[in-house]
Amino acid sequence: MRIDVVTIFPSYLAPLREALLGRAIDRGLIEVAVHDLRDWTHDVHQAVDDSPYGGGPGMVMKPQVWGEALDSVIGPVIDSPARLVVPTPAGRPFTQQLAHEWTSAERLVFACGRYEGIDQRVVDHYAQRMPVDEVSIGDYVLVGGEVAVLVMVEAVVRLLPGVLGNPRSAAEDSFSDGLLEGPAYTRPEVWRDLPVPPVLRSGDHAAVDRWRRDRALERTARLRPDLLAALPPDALDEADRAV
Ligand SMILES: N#Cc1c(-c2ccc3ccn(Cc4ccccn4)c3c2)n[nH]c1N
Repeated sequence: MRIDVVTIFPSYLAPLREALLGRAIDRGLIEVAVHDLRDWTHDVHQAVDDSPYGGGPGMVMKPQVWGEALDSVIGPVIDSPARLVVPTPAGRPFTQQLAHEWTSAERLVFACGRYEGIDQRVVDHYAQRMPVDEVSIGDYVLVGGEVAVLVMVEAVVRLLPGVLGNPRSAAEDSFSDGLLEGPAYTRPEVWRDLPVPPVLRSGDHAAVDRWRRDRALERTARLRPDLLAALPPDALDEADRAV
């Protein structure tokens, strides 16, 4: 998978080259290129924003600059294997399911807006020619799209084959079965008078699996009842319903 990010703050994306993601790049599992939007300006001030039509606070990012940048980065859009992703507080929720869907994309191109966002005609123009996703990472307002791109790239890349040391980690993610993960424990056996639940040291794998499922159901019911309500009817067995 190739990932391109267009931004006016390229250094914000430096974490993409650290740790797990950095190792995925080094191992050739992904390619990452970060582009400075201002490289496509032609005025001495390198202007990327202007006042909003219709008035209102803040500034809006200019369509001309974005058009030149994305044409250059995406290349010929006919039969382009790329998806254009535009983070915005007004987008569809970014979810684990969407992260999984994007793992099949050959290319992801992220357009990081700032100010009050990017002129809508940029999305409208490219949406006529390729898949465009306007997505939000949560119901709060950030200052720009860069942090959202870091979140989404990490969520997608960790799902790619070979990136995680243990493939079971991705398969047993929170949300992979529609539930939140239950609690995790490691040594020591007792810490500040708090013991590890004995079942986890029993060696009885069936009992451990049941205990973990029960804790996941309890946690999901307490913190995210909406996830329980969204489960398909056959997702919970009789033992689950007894929790
Ligand atoms: N994903 C996501 C986001 C964003 C986000 C993403 C991109 C931009 C580009 C500019 N701004 C500031 C801004 C403030 C007010 C109204 C419009 N835009 C962004 C915010 N905020 N919260 C999320 N979950």
